Amino acid sequence: MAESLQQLVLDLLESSGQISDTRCLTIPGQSSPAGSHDAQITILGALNSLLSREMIKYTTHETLSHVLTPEGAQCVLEGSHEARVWAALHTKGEGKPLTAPELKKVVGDDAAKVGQGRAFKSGWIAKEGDGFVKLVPTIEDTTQLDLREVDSTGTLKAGEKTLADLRKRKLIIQRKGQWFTVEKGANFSTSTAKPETDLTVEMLTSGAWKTSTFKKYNFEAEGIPTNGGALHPLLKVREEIRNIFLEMGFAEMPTSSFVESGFWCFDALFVPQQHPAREVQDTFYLSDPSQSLPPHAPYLATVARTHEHGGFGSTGYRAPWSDAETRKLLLRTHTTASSASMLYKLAAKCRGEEVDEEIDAVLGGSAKTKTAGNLGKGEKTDDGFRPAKLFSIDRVFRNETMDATHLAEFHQVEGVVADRNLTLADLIGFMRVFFKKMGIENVRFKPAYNPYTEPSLEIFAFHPMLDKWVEIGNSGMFRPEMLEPMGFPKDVRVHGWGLSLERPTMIRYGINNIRTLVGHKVSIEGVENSPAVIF
Ligand SMILES: N[C@@H](Cc1ccccc1)C(=O)O
Repeated sequence: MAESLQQLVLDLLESSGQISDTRCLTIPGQSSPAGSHDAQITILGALNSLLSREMIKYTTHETLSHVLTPEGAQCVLEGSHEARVWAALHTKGEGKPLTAPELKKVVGDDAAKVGQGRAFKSGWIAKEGDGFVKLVPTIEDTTQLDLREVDSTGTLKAGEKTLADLRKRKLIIQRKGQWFTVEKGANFSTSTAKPETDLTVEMLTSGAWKTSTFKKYNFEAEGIPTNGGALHPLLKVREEIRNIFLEMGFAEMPTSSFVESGFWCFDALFVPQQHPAREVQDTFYLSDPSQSLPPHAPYLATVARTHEHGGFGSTGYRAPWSDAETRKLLLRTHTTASSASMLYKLAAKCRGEEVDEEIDAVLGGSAKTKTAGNLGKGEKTDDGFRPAKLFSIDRVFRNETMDATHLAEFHQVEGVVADRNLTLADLIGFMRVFFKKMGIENVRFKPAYNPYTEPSLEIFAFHPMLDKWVEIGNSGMFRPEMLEPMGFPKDVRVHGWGLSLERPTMIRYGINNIRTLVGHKVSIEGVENSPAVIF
């Protein structure tokens, strides 16, 4: 019913442009007469609902109208008091006159009291003996007619005098009323279907968008208050780790270049050209451009010779060398590619060769840093070698199938320390200090294999929530086959390690699914609700 009234209002607006007086509206399916107080209340409900959708605008007009009292309503149903008195009597000469108490018994106290006088005045009845008789065969009950008119229209055509009389008789009372003029609103349409607020995928696929009405944008709306900007969890943990490195006297390596050559990512690290990690299933190669410029020729030649035939105490891989392989462009699979090129520049600088300004600042800065123990004291030795402690935290790319713990791109935290007299114990000791600063106290080391480090150690931490040892990093002492072709003196040792930035971040924030960190929250059965811990 409410809908059909709204529809009626919209249709009228569509055909006549406006509704000048809602008292003219007949409400479909409702018994209240048009123009009555009840009808206007019902109309107001419909108008407000259309107004909230800005489909219409309306103006309210105040009126004074009349409604029946219960007594007035009784008169409408049963006739006025005077009519009831007249009806109760016998016609003169046709029956026994009724005495006043008898009349009271038939029509009731009130009706008898009020009705008697009025019926007399109208000449409908007369006294006979000590009783009353009818004088006329028919009457017109004007009081009842007037009350009916008031009931349906709220007023009387007859005018104020009669209204005042009915008021005095307490058959009607005055009531404030309202009526409305209605115009089209900003979102006017003849459809009462609720306007859509969003265009959804479902609407696009089903074609429903063609017939839907859309809510207009309200550019004046204040909008939902936002929480303001916040740092991404990865950025926060990255900053924390960065500070650990800086307070331990490390300098940050520039690692902005995501694209590296096969040379720096693998060859310089003594990773054999036939190593499975270099295959397309694991590494993203570039197609355009696909080739890097050749690396520094004498260094390239030394690296190629070491791979093929050995040297520096090594037998080499005894496998054919391909220049094309070395020049392939790829997305770096580890930041150890950047470490290798920095170490090469460190060796070059130590030999007195020019290196570019930015690199020089990093290496110089690192050399001046004083730290505990025998790590990177920064003193330049006779052969020009300067110790260095370098770190980077940046993005790497691997051709991985994504799942709850793997992404095709993630961040690596990587550090290298170059100095004389470094031993495996220094590496282990350093790791303990480093991880302790990250809040991980219980660490263990397990022998492992990397083509570029010997010995190599995987780092494990005890995870109290999982109640087991989990791998948190990989490390080792870089091989002479990698360092000596760069030109480092024979007794210089470099150790390095790497871990992912995502793992400590997931632990810190109780995130089970790595994809939560980088995109839409993906819910995977059995993963979302598993314990919030994966190293
Ligand atoms: N590059 C290794 C980490 C590493 C860095 C330096 C030395 C040893 C290991 C990795 O990606 O896991």
